[in-house]
Amino acid sequence: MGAIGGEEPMQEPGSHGDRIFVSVRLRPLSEKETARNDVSDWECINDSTVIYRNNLSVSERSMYPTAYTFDRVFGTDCSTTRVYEEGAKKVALSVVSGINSSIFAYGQTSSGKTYTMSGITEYTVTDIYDYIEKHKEREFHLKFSAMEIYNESVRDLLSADTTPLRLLDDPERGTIVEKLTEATLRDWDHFKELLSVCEDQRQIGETALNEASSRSHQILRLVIESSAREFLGYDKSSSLAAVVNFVDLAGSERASQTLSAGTRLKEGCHINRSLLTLGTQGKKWACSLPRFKLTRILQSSLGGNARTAIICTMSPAHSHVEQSRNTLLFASCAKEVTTNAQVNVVMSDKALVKHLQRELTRLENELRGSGPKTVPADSSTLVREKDHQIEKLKKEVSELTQQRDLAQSQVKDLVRVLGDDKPSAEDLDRYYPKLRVRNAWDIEIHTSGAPVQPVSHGRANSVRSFGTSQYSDGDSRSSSDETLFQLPDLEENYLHTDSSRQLSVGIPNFVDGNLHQEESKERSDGNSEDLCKEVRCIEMEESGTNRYVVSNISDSSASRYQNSNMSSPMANTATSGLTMVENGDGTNQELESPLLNQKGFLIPSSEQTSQWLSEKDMFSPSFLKLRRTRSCRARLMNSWSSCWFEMMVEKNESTPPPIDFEKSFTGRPEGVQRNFLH
Ligand SMILES: Nc1ncnc2c1ncn2[C@@H]1O[C@H](COP(=O)(O)OP(=O)(O)OP(=O)(O)O)[C@@H](O)[C@H]1O
Repeated sequence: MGAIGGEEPMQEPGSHGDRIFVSVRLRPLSEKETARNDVSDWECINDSTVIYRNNLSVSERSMYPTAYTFDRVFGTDCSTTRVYEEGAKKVALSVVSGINSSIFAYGQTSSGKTYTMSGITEYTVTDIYDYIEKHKEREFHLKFSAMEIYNESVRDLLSADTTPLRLLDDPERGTIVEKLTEATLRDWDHFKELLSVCEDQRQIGETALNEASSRSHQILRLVIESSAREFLGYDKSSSLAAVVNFVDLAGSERASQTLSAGTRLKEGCHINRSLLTLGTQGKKWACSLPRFKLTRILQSSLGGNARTAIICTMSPAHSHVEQSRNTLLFASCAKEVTTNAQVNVVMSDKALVKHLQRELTRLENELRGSGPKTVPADSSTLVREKDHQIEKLKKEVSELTQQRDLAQSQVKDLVRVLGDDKPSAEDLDRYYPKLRVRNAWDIEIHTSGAPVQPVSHGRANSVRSFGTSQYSDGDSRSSSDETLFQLPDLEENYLHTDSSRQLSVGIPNFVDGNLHQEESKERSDGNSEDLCKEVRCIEMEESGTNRYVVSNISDSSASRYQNSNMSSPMANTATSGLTMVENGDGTNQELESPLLNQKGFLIPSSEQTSQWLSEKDMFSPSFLKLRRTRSCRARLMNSWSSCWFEMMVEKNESTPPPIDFEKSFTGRPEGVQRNFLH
């Protein structure tokens, strides 16, 4: 929450460890408000605290604070120059040092956003030109663009073409507005000319509170590139490039308050949704993908590489008390958002090429160092080497198959010799699926084959289940022909252990040893509470999908094994794909297991494997959610920040307008075709 009651120390804009600089501006009562004898409820008692003057009722006192503290507050008699100097200048002018910056105006309709922002934009550009004038040692290039977002459509305010613009996501540069006009600024006059074009182009409409209400979000953007003159043309020359955004947000008011209906009401919904997402996403930007164009375009200003200042404007009138409180709440939330501004150094093409060449050489050396000592001269040598390896592995496979067959027949003989009180040969076949299955690749990786461990009986009807991750790869490696049993000490472990009718199962990890280990560790490390949470998440979100995993995880609950002498499956969860139920009669019944061949060998057929858990599934969001307990928990923990925003949205949208007071919408003036870019 924001600072209420003045406990927090104030910060200078731009020098406060990248927290958003938040200020509040109170405008004077308007003529309309004075005419209807509205009274002023709010007062700035010092530079940082605004208080509610009226006496609160007993019930209100428990709900609302009377004093709100921000980085700066500006009273009704404050000039826009002062608001700029103390609330925006430092942040805005970061741009000349290569640091991105954004200035936002937020508040209900007619609270003074446009009034404040137009002043701040002009003062900033004046100061930028002053700075350029004083820094002749650098060469500056200024590019200006302007857009509005109206009902989730992005429009170019410097073009007469009203076709909505598309947003593209660039991994390096973030969200880009396709085909947005970018005018190279010649001088101050050129800038003023472009500003007036934007004003003409912007969507305005009349609401009950403001005859010329801006119904869209407007973003004016100035890109400043600069290079040191003395290095111009040399390799070591480098440029700074940064962007400053001036954002005049559409009114944040409730629909009922502006007596909106029809178009205005629809606008209101879009406006509110995008504004509230702005707040939510600013809070935990990394956790949620941007849903609205406003937040996509401005994402770097809300928790990214930018310095940001927000000026919240409000009317002091008693009739707007609810909206004013909402504005102050938004301002308080904004204070919690941190950004991570950095100087953006742009290298010259030559320097970039050199840098990339160096990087390439470094990576090549690294590869050589980490690979085999003798790097094959060409690809045919490499292919020959691989062929040789394959031949070797095939030979190993065939030798191991023979060993397996031999061991199998020895076991059968032994069973026969031991008589009828021992398990039959058919029984053995039944147990084979539970033996460790290995293929040649796995053998190569796991050189020390662990003996098959006997597992003591669990309680009747207890469920054993195993993770499925190793089946995520449906490639040829999982073909049954290449699948082998490893049978060390089988007779000893199986035949001489009276109670062990179950054998521990280890299935090779076909996916990724590291992932597998990490996940196993994560599971074993987690306490039972974590596991319970995980199960809850999965049951809520994943029912019907990945049944194997669900049963596996459910079964991992520590409590389930408390009174059982069966070893906890937590150690096994990531090693097998079988889910076994131990019936009361001591036999095992497979629940949801993958395909078994006649001998009971595990065959993750390509079709089934992909359907069951393909590699794609492994990395799908739903799978990751299942595997990573903490992501579920994080989702739960983060949800608080969006609560009030979403509640507000719902409230706003469900508020029916009492009367249709919508007045005619003037829209964008026809025929605005000024040739202003030259
Ligand atoms: N600080 C101020 N001092 C004097 N007049 C102001 C101040 N702030 C705003 N006004 C006046 O209040 C009226 C509404 O202001 P403005 O259009 O800037 O509001 P807004 O918040 O941008 O509204 P909307 O969201 O509907 O566009 C304008 O006539 C403006 O001149």
